[in-house]
Amino acid sequence: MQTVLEVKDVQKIYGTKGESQSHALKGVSLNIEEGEFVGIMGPSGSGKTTLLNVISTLDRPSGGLIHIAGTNITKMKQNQLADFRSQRLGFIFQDFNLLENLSLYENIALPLSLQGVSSQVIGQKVKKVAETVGIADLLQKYPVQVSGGQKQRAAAARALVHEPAILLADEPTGALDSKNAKSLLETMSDLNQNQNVSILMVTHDAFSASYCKRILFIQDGRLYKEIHRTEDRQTFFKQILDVLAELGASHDLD
Ligand SMILES: Nc1ncnc2c1ncn2[C@@H]1O[C@H](COP(=O)(O)OP(=O)(O)OP(=O)(O)O)[C@@H](O)[C@H]1O
Repeated sequence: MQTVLEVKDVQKIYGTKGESQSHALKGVSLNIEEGEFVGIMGPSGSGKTTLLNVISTLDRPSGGLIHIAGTNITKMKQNQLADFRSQRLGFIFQDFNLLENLSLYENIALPLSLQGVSSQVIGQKVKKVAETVGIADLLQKYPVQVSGGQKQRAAAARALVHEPAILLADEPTGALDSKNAKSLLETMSDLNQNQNVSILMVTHDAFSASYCKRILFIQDGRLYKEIHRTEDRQTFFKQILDVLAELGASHDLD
């Protein structure tokens, strides 16, 4: 099995010397193997977003190493990072980030259009991924014409159309009602199990996290604990709540 993500002793310090500094990551190490579905949880301010930002190449760590699909991203120049991001990573955000003036088809096609892929191949790939996430009949619609759940499916399709090494999701169900949230999580779970898509998802929500196979809890910039799903999802959900209670944080998770 290939390691898709290797994070080694990653540090992040915001601010420069002399100013008030914030040590957001204090030496985080983790590995994600191909085909894993991993959640990151932790109290507000524990460093989840910072960790996701340095993994997703949107921000640089102050120290440590990050390899994605064997490539050391911490050594890359800014223009190389932009190419790497668009070719090897897929993103799903809480607020969908679809372009309103493009149809769902055009939104999903974007990562391939930017890579100069032929329109015929784009057509085949967009159709296939749209079928996988259940929006094949909505491709000519614009974001404003579809529901939140359908928008997030389109965002998921856009994140997957170029077959990224890893799908990075930041609170993907945050703006969805419970029915659409469940349905999206089932789709993500299905993509993971049946298409071997590797997923890293940051969430504050124990229900969403219960769809993962493994959860890493961070507290105060450090890895606090890791739990694996060995039984059914309901049992895992209870285990997650137990760790959150243990963290003393279940009440102040935002
Ligand atoms: N741009 C920044 N400049 C300075 N400090 C920052 C910056 N971004 C985050 N921090 C600090 O780094 C720490 C970790 O923040 P981060 O946003 O990663 O936490 P989080 O776990 O994602 O929190 P939340 O669940 O509230 O989104 C916090 O103490 C925060 O105040």
